[in-house]
Amino acid sequence: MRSAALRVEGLSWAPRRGTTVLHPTTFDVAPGHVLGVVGANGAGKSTLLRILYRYLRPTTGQVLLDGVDIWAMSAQDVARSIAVVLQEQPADFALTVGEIVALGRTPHRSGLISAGDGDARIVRAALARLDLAAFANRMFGTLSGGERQRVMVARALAQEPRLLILDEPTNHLDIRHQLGVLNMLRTLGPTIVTSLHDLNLAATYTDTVLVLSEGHPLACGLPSEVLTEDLIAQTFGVRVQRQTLVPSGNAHLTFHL
Ligand SMILES: Nc1ncnc2c1ncn2[C@@H]1O[C@H](COP(=O)(O)OP(=O)(O)OP(=O)(O)O)[C@@H](O)[C@H]1O
Repeated sequence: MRSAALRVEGLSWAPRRGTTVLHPTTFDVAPGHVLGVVGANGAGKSTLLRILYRYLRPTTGQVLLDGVDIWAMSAQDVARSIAVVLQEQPADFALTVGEIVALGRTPHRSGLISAGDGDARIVRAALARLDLAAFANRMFGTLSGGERQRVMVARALAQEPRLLILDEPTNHLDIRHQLGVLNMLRTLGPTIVTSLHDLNLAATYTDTVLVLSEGHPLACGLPSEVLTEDLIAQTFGVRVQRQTLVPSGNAHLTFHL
């Protein structure tokens, strides 16, 4: 899968009337890398993501995908390049799982030409990757929350984006699927920006972590450098103990009030 270099330059956002929600934020994500955005409730994570998938126009600053401002791209080019998976999924789609995942191919079609063999193959592969092959003919509305979330990740993969934006991709998933989805996403190739509430998942599965606090970028860097006991205590208002696990060497954080 293709992946884009993402550069975010001086990005800020404020509603027309009201105080600034996101203060100027700058960072780079290398092609194929995973950026985790963490922060307490209301820190500005979803707002940042909404700007990255061009739902909100920034008040200041730019989002550059392989050097091109996303607001200078056509709507179709954006749809081909950027996929998004949000927390809340509508439950009332009158479509099967297979049909929803096939919607991911829409931006790649010209006119109303029906899906070719290539599209069908991509859809089957996306279903298989998310453990959903047996669900292809089920109505979406009959699925559990976690199954629905996996369908939305499969649809985003079928889109073959250069940039994949995920807002809390694991909040409905059981532990096996949390680890499975994050592991799989890392190996697939697109550049990924994901918000994560679970700091242990952020420590293990991201290349870079951005910490937001009340709309301010507090730190951005390697998880091992950013997710320190002091910074977590300051940002989340909890006491933290950090251990290094043997043999993986991964960090493990334990929290206390
Ligand atoms: N359109 C808007 N107008 C005014 N305030 C807004 C608007 N959108 C978001 N906000 C405010 O900006 C702040 C950040 O919201 P945002 O949804 O980005 O936070 P978040 O970090 O994703 O939070 P959570 O972890 O609770 O999902 C919140 O205080 C929210 O109420």
